[in-house]
Order: sequence, then structure tokens, then C-alpha cells
Amino acid sequence: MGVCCSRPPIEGDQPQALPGREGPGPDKTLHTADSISSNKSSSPIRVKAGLSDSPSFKVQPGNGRSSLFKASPVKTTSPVKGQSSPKRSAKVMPSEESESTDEITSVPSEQFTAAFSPSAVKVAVAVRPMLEFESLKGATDCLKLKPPHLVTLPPLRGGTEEYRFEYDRVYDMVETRGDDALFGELVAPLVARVLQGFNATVLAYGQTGSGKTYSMGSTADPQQLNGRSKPYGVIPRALVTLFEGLQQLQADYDVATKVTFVEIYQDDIRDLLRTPAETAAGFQPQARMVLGSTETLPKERGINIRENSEGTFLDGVREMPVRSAMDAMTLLQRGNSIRVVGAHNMNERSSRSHVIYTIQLNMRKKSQPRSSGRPTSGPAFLRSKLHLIDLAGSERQKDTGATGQSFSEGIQINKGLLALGNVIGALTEGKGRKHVPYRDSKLTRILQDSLGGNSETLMVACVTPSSLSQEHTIGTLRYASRARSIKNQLRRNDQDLKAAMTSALSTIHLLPCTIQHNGVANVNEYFLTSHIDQAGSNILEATLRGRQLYGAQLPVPPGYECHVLERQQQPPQHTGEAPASWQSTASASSITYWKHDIHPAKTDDIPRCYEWLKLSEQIAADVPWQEVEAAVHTSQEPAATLP
Ligand SMILES: Nc1ncnc2c1ncn2[C@@H]1O[C@H](COP(=O)(O)OP(=O)(O)OP(=O)(O)O)[C@@H](O)[C@H]1O
Repeated sequence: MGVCCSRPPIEGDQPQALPGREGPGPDKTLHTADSISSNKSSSPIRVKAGLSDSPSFKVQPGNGRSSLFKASPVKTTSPVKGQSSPKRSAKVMPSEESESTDEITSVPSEQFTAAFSPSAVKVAVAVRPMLEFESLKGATDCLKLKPPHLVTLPPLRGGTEEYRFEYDRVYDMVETRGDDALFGELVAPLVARVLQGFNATVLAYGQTGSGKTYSMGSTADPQQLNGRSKPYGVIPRALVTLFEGLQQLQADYDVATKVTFVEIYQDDIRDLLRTPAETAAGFQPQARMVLGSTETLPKERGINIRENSEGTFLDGVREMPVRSAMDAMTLLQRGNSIRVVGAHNMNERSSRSHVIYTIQLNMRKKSQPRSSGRPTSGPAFLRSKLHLIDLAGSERQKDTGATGQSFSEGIQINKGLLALGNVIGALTEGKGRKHVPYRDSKLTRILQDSLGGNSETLMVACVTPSSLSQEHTIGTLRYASRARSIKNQLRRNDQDLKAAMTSALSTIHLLPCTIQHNGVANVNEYFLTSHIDQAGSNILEATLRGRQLYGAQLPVPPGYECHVLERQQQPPQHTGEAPASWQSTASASSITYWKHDIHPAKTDDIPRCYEWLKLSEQIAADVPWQEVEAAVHTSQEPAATLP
């Protein structure tokens, strides 16, 4: 097995000849593939080779043109107006304004190509129907909705003033009308943005039992997608719309789509895409894997939250390639089957963890687009993420009656939500306050980009109409109201290769380098590593026989994929030859660039570092053996040895 790395064809790109080294030669750097997710869970992944014996490069020909893409139009129904369910719930007053939402078209992408643009967090309120257990307890409906923006509640005991809140949208979630309107008006436009290379987040917040999981469709059955009617819930509908959009895009772009799915349970991040065997063995996918290691990957390595120039990401989480909404839904279902849930007085299937389902797109302009007669402008690389988040519900012990394990889970849930509230508070406190306490919990660290960072964000505040929960509902509505003042800084992720290298170089130039040696070692001789937490920079420290190395983590640039390849020998055919092919057994989302003496020259190591990245047309696609061989012969560095 080896790590196969090459670069994608980009317009005007030249093979990296690495001329005129000013700094150290190839013997003074190491590149290691990080955050590797295995495509083969059952067999251990073994990686061979350092710089000298493994890299292979595949440079695809072609210098073609392609056009700007457009997200596919999404048909939606009109918003709910002036109607309430006989069965339900909140009273709905006639709409103050009517907006046509019949067709959602993508926003012209040119508007967003340059710097960051401010984007306020949007908030929708979703009111679920009254449930039987609430009616039986004598609850009355205490919410009045005045679509599209207002919700009012009567005064609380002893008070005289009614409560009035204004949001981007308010929805009565009775039957499917609320779902249609929520999706069409607020979620579908976000999906369109994701297809244009912007990050987006949909976050469901609210009291326990208020309908977050239901509204998000987190537990939806994938078979819904085969039915005649539209699937219910934000996640299934977003996936369907996303893949419809991708189908259009694929005329001009190669797209790789990956899913990650984690839960935060008692401030511990767990991978929900681990296999049943791994679950049984208490296994978490490895935190990172190093190129050159010849050892079986360690088990039980945690998932770490890391930052790079593109924002926060989860290192060590399993990334699963998906090619359809059905694939993505199947993973959602698989993850949900191991999510921690429990019963209490307010919900017989209460989520005891926050879950974050993320779909990542990597889009690379095709060298030979299938569409014709379209303009030739448009970014070469785009990458984006859609986070779909179903938070655990805030809860009060007197309502839930939770005891024992469930009680302590409730405390942890509230703690995480409090930290989230503090972040929202800090972000909306006006100009004086500088510190935003993202680091107070894993939830807030993961949400750093979604709240105050590079993401277009929608919070769906879920509430019950029950008068028995009115006080708690007012709390939720206040929380959500505050979130509306958060201003994110949105930027299209259309960085080209040159820009990626330049920003990586500036990071590397800051690194201290303290040791010298003459060659490339088996990387497993270097490690244990430890993370040095320095303001804003992601620096790792490693030791080689008592000497110090410093490394910087670099994201795999847009449009690239980094794979660990295993050579597959096939049965001899009638020619008598046994052909071989390379198959991806693991992929990495970042690599670590190790340095140990002097600063690299611009023409030196970083370009070569990127040479190590393997672009595949589609994740996990086989790489023909001949191509790997040919690339090795043209690009491989001479072997170097340790002193
Ligand atoms: N729009 C809706 N129509 C009908 N029933 C609903 C709706 N929304 C929620 N429910 C019902 O309300 C109950 C609680 O919903 P759900 O589990 O989604 O709440 P939750 O906010 O995710 O709770 P928790 O935080 O405890 O996990 C479920 O029985 C669900 O079926």
C-alpha cells in the first residue's frame, strides 16, 4: 500500500519542477496525511513509505472550459396563511405580507466572489401541534402566530404585558404545510448557496419535546425518498434538493460529496458513522494517521476539533463518500440508530446528545465540460459544507422528572446550551466585548463558524403551544431572538491552488525550526506528537530521537483529495499478466508539513507538499496502476536516508 498523491489539472497549471531551491532540500521535510478516514473498516490500514518511496502522481491532461453553474430551481408551496389546524395549537393570524416563494433560483454567484460579506443569522420559529399528553394535563394553547414574522404570548402569572417576538419567519408545523413553507422559504435558499460554494448551517434549538428532531427529519426513513409524496423534514428535503442541484452541476464540475455525522454526548464527541463492529469494540476512528507509518493504526483515538485557515473541522472523524440523497439518508439512519436517546415525562424518545450531520462538497471545474455555449468564467475550485444540527433539548427536572443517568445527562445538555447562550450573548453584546467563549464547550467550538464565522446560518427555534410550558417557551424565544443579531462573515470558498499555497506558506514561515538531519525517516520514528495551542495557529510538535520537529497542518486544497492507496493484484488474465490497480483505502482532509531547520523557499516544499495530494474524479475511484507508475517515474524525488 502507499499514499498516492497527485494534483488535479487546473487551467494554466504546470507540473511542479521545484527549481532553484533556496532553503532545505527534500531531505528536510516530511509530509504526513492526517485525519484519515478509512474506507475499509474491517482491515487495519497500513501505510508504507516516506517521501522517497511512495508518492505517485497523476496529472490529468486537459485545459478545458466550463461555465458558471446554477442551482436547480426548487418548487415550493406558498407559506401558511391565516389557517390553523382544528387539532392544533397556536392561533394563526392573517399574514402581514405575502412573498412569492414559488421558485427559488440561485443567487448570482459573482456577487460573492470577493471578500467576506456580512450575513445575519436567520431565525424561524416552528410551533408543533399540541400533543395528547399535554391536553390531558389541561394545557391550553398559549401562542398566537401572526405570519410571517410575529408570535405573541399572554402575560405570565401576575404580569400585565403580553410577550411579543419578531422573527424572520414563524411557522405552524401542523401537517406538512409548515414544513413546506420552512423548507421553501428558508432552507432551500441555503442549499442553493451551498451549491455555489458557501457554507451553511441549519440548527434546531428548543425545549425537550418541542419538535426539533421531527422538524429536522433526523430520524426519517430513507424509504421516504422512494414514495410519491415529498419527504418530511429539513434534512431529507435538503438532501434531495442538494443532489438535484448537483446533477445539474456535474455537467461542468467534478463533484465529490462526503458526509460526517457526530454526536456530542456529555461533552464527548462520538462518531455516528462508526461500524457496528467498531461500536461493539468501543472503537472510534483514528484521530490521525501518519504517512510512513508501518504500524497498525491505533484504536481508541479521539476526535479532535481543529482549526485551519478555512475554519474549524473535526480531525479523526469518519468521512463517508455519498453519491445520492439515498446514500446520505442511509448514513443518517445508520447514525441515528446509535445516537443516545432516552425517555422522560416530556418525550418518550428524547435525544440525549447534540448531533451534527455535515455534508461536504468539493467541486472542481471540468477540463471538458459537457455543457456547451455557456460562459467560461467561474471558479476552478469550490468547496462548501452544509451543517444540519439537531440539538438536545433544554430541560427542567421538574418537567421531565428525570433521575439518575437521565438527570445527569440533562445537566450536561443544559451546560452545553448555556455555553451556546453565552456565545450568542457575547456575539451580540455590542462592540465593547471582544472575547467570545467558543472554547467553553465542544458544541460551541464546533459551531464557531456557524455563529460569528463563515457560514450562512438558520436557527429553527422549536416550541410547543402548551400553556404548561409557557415560561420555558419564552426562554427559548428570547434565546432565539438574540441569535438574530449575530452577524456572520460569509465568503465563498473558491480559493484557487495558488492562493491555497500562499496562505500555507505564510503559516510555514512562522514556524520555528530547530533541528537538522539529512533525510527522510520512517515517520513512525518521529512520533509521539503533541499539539501546541498558539493563538490562531495550528502547530504540532514532534520528537525524533530526542530532537524537536515542528509541523503545520494544511488543509487539502479545494478540488484535491488525499488518499491512501492499496495495490490490488488481480487474477492473471489470458495474456498471462496479472494486472494491478490501486484502490483507495482511506482518505485524509489535511496533511501535516513537518520542518526542522530553516524556512522553506517558495518554490520548494509547499508545492511539493501539494504534489502529494491525490485528486480522484470521484472519491474512492480506482486509480489505474499504469497511471500511478507513470506518475512516479516523472515526479518522484530521489531517495534520501537518515544519518
Ligand atoms: N410537527 C409535528 N407534528 C406532529 N407531531 C410532532 C410534530 N413535531 C413533533 N411532534 C411530536 O412531538 C414529540 C416530540 O418531538 P421531538 O422528539 O422531535 O422533540 P425534540 O425537540 O427533538 O425533543 P428532545 O429534545 O427531547 O429530543 C414526538 O412525539 C413527535 O412525534
